[in-house]
Amino acid sequence: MATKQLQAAPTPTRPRSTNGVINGTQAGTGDTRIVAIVYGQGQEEIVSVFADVLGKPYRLASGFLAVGNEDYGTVIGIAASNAKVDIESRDESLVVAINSHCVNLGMPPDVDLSSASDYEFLYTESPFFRRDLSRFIAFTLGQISHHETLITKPRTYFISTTFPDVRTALSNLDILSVGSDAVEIRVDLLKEPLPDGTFSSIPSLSYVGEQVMLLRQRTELPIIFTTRCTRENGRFPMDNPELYYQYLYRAIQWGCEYIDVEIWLPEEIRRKLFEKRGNSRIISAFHDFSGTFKWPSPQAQSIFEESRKYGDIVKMITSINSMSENYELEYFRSQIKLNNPDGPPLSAVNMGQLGQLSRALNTVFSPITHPLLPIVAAPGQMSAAEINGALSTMGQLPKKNIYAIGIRATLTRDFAPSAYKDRAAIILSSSREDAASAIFALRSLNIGKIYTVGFKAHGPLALGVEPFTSIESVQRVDQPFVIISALPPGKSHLVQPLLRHFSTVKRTGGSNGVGMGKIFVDLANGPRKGDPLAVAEQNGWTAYGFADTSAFTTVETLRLLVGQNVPYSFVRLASGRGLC
Ligand SMILES: O=C1C[C@@](O)(C(=O)O)C[C@@H](O)[C@@H]1O
Repeated sequence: MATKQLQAAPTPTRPRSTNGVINGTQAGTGDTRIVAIVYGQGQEEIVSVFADVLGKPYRLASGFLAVGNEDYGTVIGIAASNAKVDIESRDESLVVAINSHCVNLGMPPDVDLSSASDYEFLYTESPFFRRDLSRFIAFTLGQISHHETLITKPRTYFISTTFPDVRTALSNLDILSVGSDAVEIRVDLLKEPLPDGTFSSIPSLSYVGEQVMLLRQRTELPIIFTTRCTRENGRFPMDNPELYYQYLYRAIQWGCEYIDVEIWLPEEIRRKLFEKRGNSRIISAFHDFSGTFKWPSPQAQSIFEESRKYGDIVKMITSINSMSENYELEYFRSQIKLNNPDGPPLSAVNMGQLGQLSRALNTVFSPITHPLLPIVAAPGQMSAAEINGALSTMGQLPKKNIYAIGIRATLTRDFAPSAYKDRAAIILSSSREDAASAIFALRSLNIGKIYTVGFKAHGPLALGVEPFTSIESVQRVDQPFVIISALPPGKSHLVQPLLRHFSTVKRTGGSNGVGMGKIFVDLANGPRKGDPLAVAEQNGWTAYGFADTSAFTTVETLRLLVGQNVPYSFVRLASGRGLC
């Protein structure tokens, strides 16, 4: 079968896709050919579901030769028995052929139809079926694409699942994939049970197809399809490269978003996969376990050059013998970036414990593991939590900005952003660094003048920021709309005179009118002198404390870093604090 595909006539050029999602927001039109669904006996209903998902009418036709220009805009259903007769002679510039197959019926898909179709949709009549179908068709027709969005993210991770049967992973998949941008299925590690109680040496295509389907039904994340070879810490035999073509091409047909193609494979195979990848993206993979590979070498350079020929992402993974090789890799990475501004992104890490630093420093598709997985996919692999912990120790996580977003969320809890526009604010802090998040937050709300107590802003933070230098300068200021104290707990009482001075109760007799002080935020955490929050409230301020900003910061951290929405009220309760 593989040979047949390799010898097939020149690859038909697919109508150029406009590449799906642009910046994650705009859907493209994608492949505009007539969609023909091949359906199994008694399964014609699937055609109407495809049509419904695509928002088009449908009709059943007697074969591919009965499809013509007049069918543009209509989804065509063709029974598998008829499709077998003329699928090979279809006009590929007119029709995109999708072989649909219901795995519940206990039979594998027809091998000839699988091979001859452009794509293959495997399904079960489960509750997951429609969502899966819609993702499959939108992706394969190029109406959505994850890649454009993912390569612009500052950091991307994928979880390497190492289960012999993905069914064991399904119940934990959400937990396993927290923090991941993609899920890798290590096809070479799958173990297909045989009737005699043993396992097949490599899992059959129909078993693998079902496993991919099950995984896709349970995750929204793009799937990376990997057949790692025996020489590179995998189990896929290397004696027949065409077997790789057979599996990897089928993964494209199944709509896997990423296909891992090893660089040792013959160029002809890598080229064909690249040309026929449709909307899937190729990760060109190189692994070296010899321990002799060196980053500062012509070999490293030429591996990158060879990989980029047929790769949308270049992956280079090696074993090292000393810590300094991590620095050599960082230099290599920086040179590649510099010299290949339009080249494919490089994902490169060193294996083993010595290489863990490089796993934290790699920003493109970093492979991660999880404590719930049966084995790590490679020596030295770390979890997302471990990598984030290392990055945070090295000061590499955008803590300050996320904190600023937490402060901003606190400020806008009771007031819309427009309430802050052009109004005055006061920030108290012992240092510029501690005040930075508050300045960012206020700036993002278009605040007017910011007055500072206890520090002077410098550089980009200084614009529109003026220090209070004396009591007189305080008295010259109009009523500030917001006061933020970033003072440490031991000094947090120092804000109290200001809260009293600008008391809205005193001036208005209790009415908190427009133009009066509204919001006080105390960022101090820990035992302190005085009770600035109580003083603020007595003087007519709406007061927020550390519990509010930290709960909002947690909510925003989860949303930004991990992509999970957790309600603010839940975080407050979970941290043992009541709601207020
Ligand atoms: O290529 C890689 C990277 C990897 O080998 C690692 O070192 O983490 C793990 C593999 O599963 C994956 O396909």
